[in-house]
Amino acid sequence: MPDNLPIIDPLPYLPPSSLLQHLTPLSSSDLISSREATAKKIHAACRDIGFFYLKVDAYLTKEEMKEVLELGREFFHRPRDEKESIGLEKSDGVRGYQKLHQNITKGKVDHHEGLDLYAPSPYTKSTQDNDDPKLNGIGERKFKHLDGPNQWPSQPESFKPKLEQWIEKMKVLGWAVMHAMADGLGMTSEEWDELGGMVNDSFWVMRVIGYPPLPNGADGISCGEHKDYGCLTLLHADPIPSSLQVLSKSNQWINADPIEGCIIVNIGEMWEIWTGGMYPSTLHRVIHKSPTYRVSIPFFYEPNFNARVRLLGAAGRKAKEEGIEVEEKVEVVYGDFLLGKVSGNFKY
Ligand SMILES: N=C(N)NCCCC[C@H](N)C(=O)O
Ligand SMILES: O=C(O)CCC(=O)C(=O)O
Ligand SMILES: [Fe+2]
Repeated sequence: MPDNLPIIDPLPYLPPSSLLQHLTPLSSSDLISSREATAKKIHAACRDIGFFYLKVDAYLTKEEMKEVLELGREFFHRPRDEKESIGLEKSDGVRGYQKLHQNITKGKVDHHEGLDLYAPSPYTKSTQDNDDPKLNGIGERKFKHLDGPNQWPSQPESFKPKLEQWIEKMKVLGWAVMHAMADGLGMTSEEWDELGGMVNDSFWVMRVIGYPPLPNGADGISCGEHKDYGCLTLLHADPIPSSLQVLSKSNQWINADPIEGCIIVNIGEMWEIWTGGMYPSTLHRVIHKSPTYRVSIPFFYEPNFNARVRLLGAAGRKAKEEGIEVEEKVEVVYGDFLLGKVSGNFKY
């Protein structure tokens, strides 16, 4: 029931120069009122569901949305040896290709293959890509988790430039949604500066995931139920119904089927801490049974690696205003939290 999830239009928060068509700039009072409408809707969505559709058709062309999924599909259809030549162990154990059944969620094996790319190392700020995996030799990995180079597929050739472009666009969207959320919480401009300062050097992650259909009749799981780790997940996926499922407040799995011209957004555990639970990070899973190969590209817009995350004053005020009880959780440093998660995600 995708119509259970609201559709949010981020337009008033996007830089006008990033839009596909030159729109007549809004007068400042129209801009304020359209921002208010977006911010209000986003607050309700985060409080009530933690999942929503983000309308992106004024920002991304149909062609580019189609193209990135096709490039993912082409990559997964490359020969096994070629894919495994950029396996995780050739870099830092978390960047690169994961073969089918290498991913684990809550101790159970998932049914997908994937390719993970991250912001440059938070330790060395290296921007070097591992274009020649042979340089790294074979066997023991040489880098500690997250400190290695990204491993981009060399085929299809346009994979890297097109997906790099996608990353840049997702970063702009992520920032716009964060800004709208700050307004939705009623932040002062100083408070937004402070929150913005925790995400302005996002330690982003992009996964390209390939889901073969689950074996016929099996009641397996393609990706086990989990919460995402950081701020915002911006998910673009093949329009296959009832694959991605979201646990509603009334404990029912509802389908989050893709809608044309939209991507799906959900919030991660850092928002749960920032808001003392007012914005809970929603459990979701993938059960992909239909006979086609499904590609999805989640982009995780995350805090800066060193961000210290704890209850935000504005969230406390908003919760009080709405009679919602919040629970102040212990402060976490995002990078430490992430390391704890990624080290348990794969079978090597
Ligand atoms: N960066 C994020 N959110 N990745 C989520 C990946 C899927 C769940 C993961 N295997 C787990 O066990 O958490
Ligand atoms: O493939 C999907 O639709 C969702 C994947 C997901 O939840 C994740 O990678 O965190
Ligand atoms: Fe997820």
